[in-house]
Parts: sequence; C-alpha cells; structure tokens
Amino acid sequence: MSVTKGISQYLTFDREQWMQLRASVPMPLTREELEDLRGINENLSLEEASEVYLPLSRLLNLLVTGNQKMAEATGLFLGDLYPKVPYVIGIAGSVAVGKSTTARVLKALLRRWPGHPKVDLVTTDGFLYPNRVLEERGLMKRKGFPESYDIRRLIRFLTDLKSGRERLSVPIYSHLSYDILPDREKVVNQPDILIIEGLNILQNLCVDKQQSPCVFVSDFLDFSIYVDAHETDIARWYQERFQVLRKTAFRNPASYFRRYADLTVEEAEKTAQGIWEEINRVNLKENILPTRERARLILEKGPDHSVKKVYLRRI
Ligand SMILES: Nc1ncnc2c1ncn2[C@@H]1O[C@H](COP(=O)(O)OP(=O)(O)OP(=O)(O)O)[C@@H](O)[C@H]1O
Ligand SMILES: CC(C)(CO)[C@@H](O)C(=O)NCCC(=O)O
Repeated sequence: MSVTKGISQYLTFDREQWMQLRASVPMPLTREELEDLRGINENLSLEEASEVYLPLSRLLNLLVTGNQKMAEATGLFLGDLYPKVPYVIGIAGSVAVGKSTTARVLKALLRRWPGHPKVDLVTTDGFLYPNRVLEERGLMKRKGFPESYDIRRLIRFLTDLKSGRERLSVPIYSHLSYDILPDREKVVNQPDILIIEGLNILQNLCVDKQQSPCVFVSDFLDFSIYVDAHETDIARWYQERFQVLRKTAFRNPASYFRRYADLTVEEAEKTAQGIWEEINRVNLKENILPTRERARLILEKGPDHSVKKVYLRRI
C-alpha cells in the first residue's frame, strides 16, 4: 500500500491473518443470510462477506458492547441512568470505491449479533445543497467538494443524534434526479448504531469560516473506516458503473443523465473519463485521500474489489 504517514500506528493484517479473526465467530452465516447479502450487491462475493466483513462486524460488535459498558459505568458514577446514545460508525473513501456497499453489508451483519441492535444508515449525499443552490453559487461541477455540502445541517444532525434526540430528519439525495428530493426525508429514531457513509466524513469541515477552530465531523464518530484502493482501479470501477448505468438507470426518462443513455460505448467512456478527471479525481487527491490516516481502520482493496489488507490503528 501506500499508507506511509503514521503507518507504525497501525496493526497490519494480510487477508489470511484477518480471516483467522473470524475463526472465533460463533455464528456462521446461514444460506438465507448469504442470499440477503448477495441482494445488496450482485458482484459482492460470498467469501468476501464472510472472510472480510464478518470479522469486521465481530470487532465492531465488541466495541459497541464495550461502549455500552462505559455508558453504564458513567451512569453508576452519576447515580442515574446515562442517556443511551447511538454508536456512530463513519465510512469514508473516494467516489465509486464501494462505500455504500461496505455500509450496507456491515448494516446487515451487525443486525444479526446478539441483542439484534437497531442499525440505521445515512449517507452524507443527503447534506449536499440542492442543485438550485449549487447553480446559484457556480458549484455544479464541485459536487462532493467541501463547499457543496450544508455543513451546518450535517453538524446539527450529528449533535442532535449524540444528544439522544428522537426522530431526526435527514434530507434524501437521489442519484436518479441528481438532486435533493424536495418533499422527502429519512427519519432517524435513536438507533443503537448509526453508520454514516460519505466522502467527507473524515474532513475538517468549517460551519463558519470565522469560527476557529473548525469542527471535525470525526469528533462525532466512535469508529471510522476508510475504503482504499489504487486510483487506477477506482477510475475503472467508475467507468464500469457508468457503462452499466448507461444501459439501465440513465434510460429512465426521470434521469438527470437521460442524454447519456444515447451515447455509444466509446462516447460514454470519454464522458465518464471527463467527469472522473475533472471532478472526482481532483476531489480524491485534494480532499479525500489526505484524510485516510484519520481512520481507525483502513480496508485496502485490490483490482477486483477484494480486500487484500486491513490496517487497524492501535489507538
Ligand atoms: N465489495 C464489492 N465487490 C464487488 N463489487 C463492488 C464491491 N463494492 C462495490 N462494488 C462495485 O463498485 C461500484 C461502486 O460501489 P458503491 O456504489 O458501493 O461505491 P460508493 O463509494 O458508495 O460510490 P459513490 O460515492 O459514487 O456513491 C459499483 O459498481 C459496485 O457494484
Ligand atoms: C453525490 C456524489 C458527490 C457522492 O456520492 C457523487 O456521486 C457525484 O455525483 N459526484 C459528482 C460527479 C459525478 O457525477 O460523478
């Protein structure tokens, strides 16, 4: 890999070593559970789910349990019940690296641990400004960059969540309309675990430029994962997904990218390459990759999406 900075802070596991940590997983996945996982992403191999993500869910389950014990200890000190607040897991990484897939697999696996914790999933896409605002500010080609998000709203959501507030509303972003859905919201109601996935989740985000020091979204995270891969592999995955969408979602008349459905394979390739180079690659280099070493755990993927190495920060 390329984790150079602060690497000594990390325990490094190759695939074989990481897999061993699953040996003590008491419950093997049933056939139905495996089928459910396949429904999450048809390209996700079942070995991958049980060899990489199952041990990871075991680690997370132990940490969540430890955290609940800490809350009980604080309650004992206060002579009162300590309010139950969600355990927050952040998942960061480039566009098209597989954050959503990782988040959905972990959600499915974490739910089946003893006590069946209530696990909810939120993506920071919902905190993007609507296209109307992005257009006004000349930011349509900066989607995913720090200035394209309503940071105030994101921080407010996380503050409310960590204060134990009920029924929080999160805006919903549609990849189909390429915009925030005006009359829709997701309600987050005191889950045991909240997974928050997004490229900016480990960034130093300023609500107010005058404010100093800035708030780190990561201050609200109990655990964080960075999904990493070689840039050329991510660019290829972006291309492949674009070609699939050209034949599927882009054909939908409601798609913002309806015009791309009529492109030839070669034209689509050029278009995807342009968007990758002009927007997503720049964002990866300038804003996302520099946050990698803030993560507690780094999943390093090979060219076929399979995880080759896992880095776990000691503290
Ligand atoms: N573990 C995996 N095994 C095989 N394919 C995968 C895996 N994870 C993701 N992919 C594929 O990689 C592409 C990107 O995945 P995904 O949508 O999860 O990424 P993302 O990081 O959430 O992207 P974005 O930020 O653009 O929403 C998709 O085509 C998906 O099918
Ligand atoms: C919504 C984001 C920023 C993150 O998921 C991304 O999918 C995106 O739309 N980026 C802008 C460039 C593009 O269309 O790929």
